[in-house]
Amino acid sequence: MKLVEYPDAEMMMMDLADKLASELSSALRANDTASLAVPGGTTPGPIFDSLCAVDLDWARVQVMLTDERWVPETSERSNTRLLRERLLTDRAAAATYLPLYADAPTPEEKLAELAASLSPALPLTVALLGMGADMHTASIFPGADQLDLALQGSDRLVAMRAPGAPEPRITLSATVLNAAMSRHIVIVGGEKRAALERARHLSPQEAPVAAVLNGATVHWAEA
Ligand SMILES: O=C(O)[C@H](O)[C@@H](O)[C@H](O)[C@H](O)COP(=O)(O)O
Repeated sequence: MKLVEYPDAEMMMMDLADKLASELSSALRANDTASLAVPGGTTPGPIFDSLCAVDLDWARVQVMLTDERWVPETSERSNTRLLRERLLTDRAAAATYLPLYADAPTPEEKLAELAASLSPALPLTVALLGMGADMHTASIFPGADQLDLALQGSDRLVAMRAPGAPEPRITLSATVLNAAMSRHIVIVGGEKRAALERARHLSPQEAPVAAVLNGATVHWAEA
């Protein structure tokens, strides 16, 4: 794992948007398409605000979430909603969005269909991940009901219920995340930095983020 420390979060978000854009752009020079998976939650909004305006052949880029909360787009908790408002706009509105949510009461009902729809985007070109203070990443939570499947299984997508998640989740598996050509983790603040340091010495069962650290670049700023 490589750790990059930034003087402040604003600078980090802008640098990271540049970095993601340049990785996508290099991939598009060599291939017809490129894919980008991004987290939801409260951290990545400013990255999306910069990235969406970048001059890139977005029509050849597939965008997806690393994980989604099983709620419709009308919900404040929908990560898709965040993406539509802040990433799939401006120049990036031309990208193809591959959703991880479909209208059904539970994720299990749509799991196979959603997993199949990801084929054109895999393996991922770039995966950006967040991390919670409980050391979860994507929706791979400590104590989740399908933790082993998400950490070690060969399935692309896993439906999850976890004590730390207020609604059912759907998440890319560690296998899919680790197959990405490039992997970045973005964290802000002292609490998450301390959690990251703890995770480096714990098993993925205790600290799921540990499953994706090898070969990743972690980007950190205090605030
Ligand atoms: O849907 C989600 O919640 C995310 O995809 C999740 O994995 C997120 O990255 C972490 O929970 C960190 O969340 P914050 O950035 O809000 O701290």
